Amino acid sequence: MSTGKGLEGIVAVESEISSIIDGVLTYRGYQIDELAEQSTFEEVAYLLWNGKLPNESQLAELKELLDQHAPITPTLLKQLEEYPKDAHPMAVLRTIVSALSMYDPDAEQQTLAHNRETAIKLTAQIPTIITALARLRAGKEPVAPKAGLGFAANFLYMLNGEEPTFVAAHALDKALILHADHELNASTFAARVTTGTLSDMYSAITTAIGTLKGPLHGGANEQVMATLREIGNLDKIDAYIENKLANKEKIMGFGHRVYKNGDPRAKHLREMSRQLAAQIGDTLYYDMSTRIEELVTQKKGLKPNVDFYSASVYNYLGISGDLFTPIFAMSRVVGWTAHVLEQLEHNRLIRPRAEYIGPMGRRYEAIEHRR
Ligand SMILES: CC(=O)SCCNC(=O)CCNC(=O)[C@H](O)C(C)(C)COP(=O)(O)OP(=O)(O)OC[C@H]1O[C@@H](n2cnc3c(N)ncnc32)[C@H](O)[C@@H]1OP(=O)(O)O
Ligand SMILES: O=C([O-])CC(=O)C(=O)O
Repeated sequence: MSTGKGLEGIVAVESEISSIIDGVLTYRGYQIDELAEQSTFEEVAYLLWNGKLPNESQLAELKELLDQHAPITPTLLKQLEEYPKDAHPMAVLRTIVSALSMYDPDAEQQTLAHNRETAIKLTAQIPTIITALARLRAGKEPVAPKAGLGFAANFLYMLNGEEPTFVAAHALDKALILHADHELNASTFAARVTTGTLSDMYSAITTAIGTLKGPLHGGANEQVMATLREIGNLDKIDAYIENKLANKEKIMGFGHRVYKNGDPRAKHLREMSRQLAAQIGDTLYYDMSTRIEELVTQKKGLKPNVDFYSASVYNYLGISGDLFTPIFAMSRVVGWTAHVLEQLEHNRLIRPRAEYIGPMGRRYEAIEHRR
């Protein structure tokens, strides 16, 4: 039996959703660069779910559905109020998404129509959940979603209680496009494994959220911000990075299992970070990030991944560090649900083998003879 450690290089599913070929990322055949520059998150969601870009009426219909499903029930709000205020937002999100299934009388239905509706519902409600929990723990009242604002602007509106500037909403929208799907990353694979047992969509997305949370995956963006804060200023960067590398510690936001010559999403986030820093007139975290990139690339040959510059981008948007990974989930739910739908279309249980390397031939010993 062959064991690709961490399943490196192993092709586990066939997919028509996104591809990484020779370092180029596409969603349904469209290059990420073009989508990031020209599209919107809602268009990308439609594309990932349906395989084609929407026309005007299809887009209008999707936006209306997202608006319709965005409010969360008083029961869920009450649950959010009762969770410990210092719980990690990813733990809260994982728990609430799991709870949502119990309030959906059709949760156990595996029809395509119901699963498609659930995909839209989850996508619509996750921003409302994240912003409600952020406000509640700050002792503020949650702000209800406002129809017609658009997905990214509505998130910032619910978070801050005031409508965002065009620049802020546009920056977040672009970041959401860049995070929406990524071939067979760990959380998507986890969602597909859950779906492969014919479990329901809520279970698959709960699995995915738990998987995204880890610092080797989506949780890295929060850790990047923690690193920037820990270093604190430009003068301390070189010593900090050299020390980490000498101790064989990982620098968060660098490296990738698939991209060895750089993540094509990082350049968009770097530029967004540069622009936001200049507009706000506080370039510290952008300047620190570029110096860290320079050093890590020079000393270790590693390039920034999608999580590295997204940290300073979200920070410039006034978002607190522990909401960065939930924001990743708020975008990636579109990719996860597209993969759940695709898995169900050609489902076969996902069940690889393990090569047993433990002891053999042991005999049972009575408890009084054990040491
Ligand atoms: C959205 C996303 O999930 S993007 C990834 C987000 N995660 C991070 O940014 C966390 C930091 N990065 C990492 O831990 C890794 O690069 C991963 C998890 C992304 C990829 O891991 P793998 O493909 O398993 O690579 P692996 O960990 O084997 O690294 C290969 C070598 O590069 C080193 N390396 C990889 N990433 C880093 C890093 N960020 N900092 C320092 N060294 C690193 C490893 O220590 C290893 O070195 P060695 O050969 O001397 O032992
Ligand atoms: O593909 C991966 O392994 C991780 C990643 O970049 C993502 O999920 O966006």
